[in-house]
Amino acid sequence: MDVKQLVEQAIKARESAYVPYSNFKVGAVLLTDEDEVVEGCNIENASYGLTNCAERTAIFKAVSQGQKNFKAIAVVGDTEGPISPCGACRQVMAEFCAPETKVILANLKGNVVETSIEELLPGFFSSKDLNK
Ligand SMILES: O=c1ccn([C@H]2C[C@H](O)[C@@H](CO)O2)c(=O)[nH]1
Ligand SMILES: [Zn+2]
Repeated sequence: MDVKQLVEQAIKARESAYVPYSNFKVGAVLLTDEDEVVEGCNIENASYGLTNCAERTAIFKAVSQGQKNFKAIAVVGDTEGPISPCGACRQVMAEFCAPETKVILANLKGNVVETSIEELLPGFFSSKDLNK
């Protein structure tokens, strides 16, 4: 897996961001188990709270295409350090990222960190917790 290339693809995906309110573009890409890349960007709304972050756009796109197993997710924004996904995205990532899925967080200055969902959201709520 080429981390640098995934970050570059996320920077490209970022260009599609619809951000008339924050003017803060974010791009994300998923690398599926079949080595397909699925892009996402943040999509804002005049009703601000309906905004969909780049990470969730990419995940929802991939799942709607029948792909829900991922080797990696990369997220990029114009942040001081590597971007830090919001809580909602962390929980959605937890649903679809395996413990070994690489979570790559970056900014436009070349700062990159590789982490995992367990590190981003320790003890996340999961279907394993449901007594059925
Ligand atoms: O990891 C992040 C952090 C923020 N945003 C978006 C939401 C909103 O459109 C803008 C400012 O918060 O950035 C993302 O897409 N991903
Ligand atoms: Zn988010």
